[in-house]
Amino acid sequence: MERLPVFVRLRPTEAVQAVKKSKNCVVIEDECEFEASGILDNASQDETFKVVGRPLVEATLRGISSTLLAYGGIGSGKTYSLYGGKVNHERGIIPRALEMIVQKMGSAQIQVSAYEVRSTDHIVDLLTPGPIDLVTCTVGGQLRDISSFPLKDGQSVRDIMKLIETNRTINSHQMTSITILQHDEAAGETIKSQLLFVDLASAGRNSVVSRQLSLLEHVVVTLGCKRGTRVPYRECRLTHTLQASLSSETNTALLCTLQPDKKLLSEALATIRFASRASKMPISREVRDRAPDPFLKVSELNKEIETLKRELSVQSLLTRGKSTMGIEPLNANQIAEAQRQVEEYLAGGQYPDVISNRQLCAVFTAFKQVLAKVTEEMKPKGAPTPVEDTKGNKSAKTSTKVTRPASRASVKSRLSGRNSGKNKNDVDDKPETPTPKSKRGDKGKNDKKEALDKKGSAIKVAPQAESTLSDEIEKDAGADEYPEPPEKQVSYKMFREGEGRVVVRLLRDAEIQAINLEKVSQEQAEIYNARIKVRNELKRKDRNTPDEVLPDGRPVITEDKLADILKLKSLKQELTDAEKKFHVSKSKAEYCRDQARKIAERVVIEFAEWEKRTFGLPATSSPAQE
Ligand SMILES: Nc1ncnc2c1ncn2[C@@H]1O[C@H](COP(=O)(O)OP(=O)(O)OP(=O)(O)O)[C@@H](O)[C@H]1O
Repeated sequence: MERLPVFVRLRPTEAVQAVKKSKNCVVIEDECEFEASGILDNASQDETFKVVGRPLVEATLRGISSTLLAYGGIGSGKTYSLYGGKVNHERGIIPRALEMIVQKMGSAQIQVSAYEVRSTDHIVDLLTPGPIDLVTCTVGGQLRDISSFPLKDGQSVRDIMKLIETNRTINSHQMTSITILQHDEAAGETIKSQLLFVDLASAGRNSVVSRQLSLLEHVVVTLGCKRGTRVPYRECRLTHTLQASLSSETNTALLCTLQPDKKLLSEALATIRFASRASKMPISREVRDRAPDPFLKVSELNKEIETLKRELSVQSLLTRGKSTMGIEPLNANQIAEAQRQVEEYLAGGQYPDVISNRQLCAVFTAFKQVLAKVTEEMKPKGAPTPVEDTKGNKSAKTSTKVTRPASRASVKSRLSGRNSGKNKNDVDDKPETPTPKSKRGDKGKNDKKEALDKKGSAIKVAPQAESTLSDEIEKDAGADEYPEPPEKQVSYKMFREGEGRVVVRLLRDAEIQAINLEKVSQEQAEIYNARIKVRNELKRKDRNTPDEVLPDGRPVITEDKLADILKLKSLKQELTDAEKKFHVSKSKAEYCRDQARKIAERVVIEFAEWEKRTFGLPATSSPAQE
């Protein structure tokens, strides 16, 4: 396992110096205090980038997430090294890194975000100023809803740098994060890598910053200890946000900036102490992070489209009569029209005109009826006729339907509308004399075939004089008696799997959505209650701790107490947020439950109508309602 590389940059000074460079050693008061990976003495911004920044950019472009931490005393040059000075050649490591990425990015997608952890322990977005929430996930603290800007060209580099420059504040730790998504053709996967620059506030700025930095030092020291030692990442937001970047699976480097002045010796010593402790931290230059597969993303988006479509149909269903979505049940005329179009198509015409799901169902039903009819007609007579229920199951029950036997040729001719072998002029309008079914033999069949063949040509010459296939189907249907109604549960199953499947599916989806949202609302309530508990404990602790006072009567605020006060302050905001989230999720769940109720009512109505149409029953309630 490799150890953290530490670079030391000495700020040029005219004053008497206590710190010097000797090869790769930082020499303080003539004694080698620390051996660094590189020392930048009197180095230009360009040189500093080449030594410190470029290797990290190159690693990130190879798919290895990398981090650069800048640590040092007040005015020692951290910000100057990372962001740069006022003129072009003084550009710091960050703008140079962004420029290098723009040059080399190819087809990769780059997003930049920036934020700062303030001494109040709040996290603020630097590109779209505003507070950001920190949530805990498996890899550490994750920032929720942080804004990110795409990196496209030199102009976007300048825009991003300007935004950061404008919004950052002193006394805060600033982070600039560059996320690179690139497709690895050979492996057929997307590689995600992140380059993070951390400009740590100076230790001497204030007591809270000092505390945050000593917690960071504690984390760094623990990381350098034996594997398995618990690392106290969650002691403050600074270390919590850096957890993923400091873990041994990233490629991290440290830049320590020093002012060599004799007068600032204690600051230099503190910086070198941090450098020396951090240099024991393990790092990895190999781990590559696989981003979610873009194809999976596409399938997720497709699922979302399906959900949105279903939501749209719910809307359409609920605004019955006002919508143009066409998910209303078709009326008798529309069904007849679908059947007419199917006949026309089978006779060599255009495809049926379908614009809605319901029409599609009607067209398929018409096809099914024609197919059933043809199959029926081709069956040898005398055999029991299987009856098909709406589910497609066949029983050996004899059909109550009045069947008209016909030969294959005659049926074909009827469907195609063509005269099978006969001349167009051989029209015979003479009505057929009906033959009793039981007495028909082969001769009767042939007679029938002939009669139907003639009928086929008659339709062509004088269609208005003859009944169409749809008329016959309708007539047949009219001749049917209503089938025996099955048990309510069975008929509902038929409805659910047939005509009612869309609305029943909508009901099921709406219920699932309502249950999920109710779960979310429950979780939000738990989060809120947990925060309340913490707040109450802090308040109780505060009440039970007697205030220390100075002899002149002024109260003393200890570091512990200050930390509690800050915690209470941030809890107050968290409580407001948690309460807001709870109310939002609760009203979403209620709305969804209400929608599900409305759809359930629609299911009841549609089932009753279907039952009435199918079995000639009076409208009743559905098992769904029961
Ligand atoms: N290597 C350097 N070469 C030239 N000027 C430098 C160098 N380092 C720092 N400076 C100058 O010193 C000043 C202070 O530096 P800088 O703002 O980077 O300090 P800092 O370490 O970020 O301190 P703080 O955290 O207190 O803001 C800047 O105005 C910068 O111009």
